[in-house]
Amino acid sequence: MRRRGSADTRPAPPGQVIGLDRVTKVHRTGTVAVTALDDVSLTVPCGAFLAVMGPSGSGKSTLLQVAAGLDTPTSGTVTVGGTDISRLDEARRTVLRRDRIGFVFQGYNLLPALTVEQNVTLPLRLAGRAPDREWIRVLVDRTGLDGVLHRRPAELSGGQQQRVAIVRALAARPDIVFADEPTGALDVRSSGDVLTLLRQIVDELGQTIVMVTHDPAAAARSHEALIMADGRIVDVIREPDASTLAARLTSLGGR
Ligand SMILES: Nc1ncnc2c1ncn2[C@@H]1O[C@H](COP(=O)(O)OP(=O)(O)OP(=O)(O)O)[C@@H](O)[C@H]1O
Repeated sequence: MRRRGSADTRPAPPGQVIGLDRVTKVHRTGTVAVTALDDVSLTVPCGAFLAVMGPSGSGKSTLLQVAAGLDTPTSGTVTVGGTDISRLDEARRTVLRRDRIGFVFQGYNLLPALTVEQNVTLPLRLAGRAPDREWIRVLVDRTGLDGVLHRRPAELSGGQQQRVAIVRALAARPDIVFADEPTGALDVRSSGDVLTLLRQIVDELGQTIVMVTHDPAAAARSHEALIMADGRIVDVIREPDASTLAARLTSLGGR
């Protein structure tokens, strides 16, 4: 990840997956306007594992939503693989998200009536694409899910359910995976397993991941932690360790 100064409008470097250029997002509720992102510029290169941290209300979720094309910026541009998604209508953004972006959420979002295998391949089938069986086999082997493919989510531990969600996110070979508090519902051990898996996916499969987390121990598994406060990126810590991150968050009044 490279943070670009607000006056820096150079073209995106090659190998960039996501680019935000002078992005501002104002949420309006009635007469109240909240600036959730304030002139944010950044690039996420291929193969990066980036953590986003910051106090509550600092703009982390908004950054993820805007970067992933789930929401539109009030001003500025967002590019995904060179495509300016700010200029796409909702239908085209939906297709771009479906084809190029994977999502992992705290709550797993698995369909309870479907087996693990059906959950993993559902988004592809809905998109009318044939699942790449060989690739899915690689993912299932990596995640240790081969013995549970025919179980339903309720028959799995939380850590296993999150691993299913990770395989589902990777099944379409997305350009980037956005993970929003992926370990927020897990105990320490399952959380550690999921984070080890995410790091392996980056290091060994070349996947790009952006992860929002409150947990310094989780962010310490990333290549870089981006620290937000008041809608701005106020710090970027390379190869972060948990105690440095915790101290930085405390200095900002967060946890
Ligand atoms: N849909 C919305 N409508 C109005 N205000 C919003 C909306 N979404 C976010 N906000 C406001 O924008 C600011 C940034 O919110 P955001 O959810 O991005 O922060 P966050 O860092 O993810 O917080 P948390 O850690 O608590 O999830 C906050 O002041 C929040 O109240």
